[in-house]
Amino acid sequence: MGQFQRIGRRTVEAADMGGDLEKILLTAEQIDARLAQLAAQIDEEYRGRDLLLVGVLRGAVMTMADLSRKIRIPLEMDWMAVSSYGSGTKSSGVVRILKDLDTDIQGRNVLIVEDIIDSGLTLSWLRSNLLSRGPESVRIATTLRKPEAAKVAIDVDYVGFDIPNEFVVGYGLDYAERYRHLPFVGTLAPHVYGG
Ligand SMILES: O=P(O)(O)OC[C@H]1O[C@H](OP(=O)(O)OP(=O)(O)O)[C@H](O)[C@@H]1O
Ligand SMILES: Nc1nc2[nH]cnc2c(=O)[nH]1
Ligand SMILES: [Mg+2]
Repeated sequence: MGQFQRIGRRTVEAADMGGDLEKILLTAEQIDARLAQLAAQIDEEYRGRDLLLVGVLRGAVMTMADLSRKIRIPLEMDWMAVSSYGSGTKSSGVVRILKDLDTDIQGRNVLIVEDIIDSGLTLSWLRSNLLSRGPESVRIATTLRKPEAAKVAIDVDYVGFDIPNEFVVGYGLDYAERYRHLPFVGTLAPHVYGG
């Protein structure tokens, strides 16, 4: 059983990671409630149409699992793995496909599912890559969006939360592959990254 721990003004069940965190930006309950709203919107807007969710490994695993379980209309799922961050906290700017889709998306309504849009590099690259395959439509759903993303001209149709320009972990997001399993989103204490 995790311990309850006070971080900033919030009390969370922080398991053993509590000491690594500086503050909690979003609790599991806040994320859950917001994803339910997005799912209802997706139900409404895709009703009667084909829907293929494309999760972007590995960060989007939590968002995909939680968002998809709240969507009531029929859907299919596929996954792509791309990486632009390596083990650091800055985008390298180079997007690599580590795993491609198994599905032919020609004529399909694709909804890309992401955990975060930060510089927007990953998604602007991915969106044009998928558009070149002849889908009926490509839209984007993300749990988090940072202010930098506004500089890249990509329309994001479903946004959970606009968050400040800080490096966050949890809910799928890692620092050197750790913290992805935290059910909430928080920032790291300086001692963790040597700050
Ligand atoms: O908007 P951007 O600045 O491009 O950043 C967003 C992307 O960065 C992270 O993935 P990452 O490449 O670190 O791989 P991961 O999903 O496996 O953690 C995150 O999951 C997004 O996919
Ligand atoms: N963990 C993590 N990965 C990211 N990838 C792009 N932005 C972020 C961020 O703030 N945190
Ligand atoms: Mg990712």
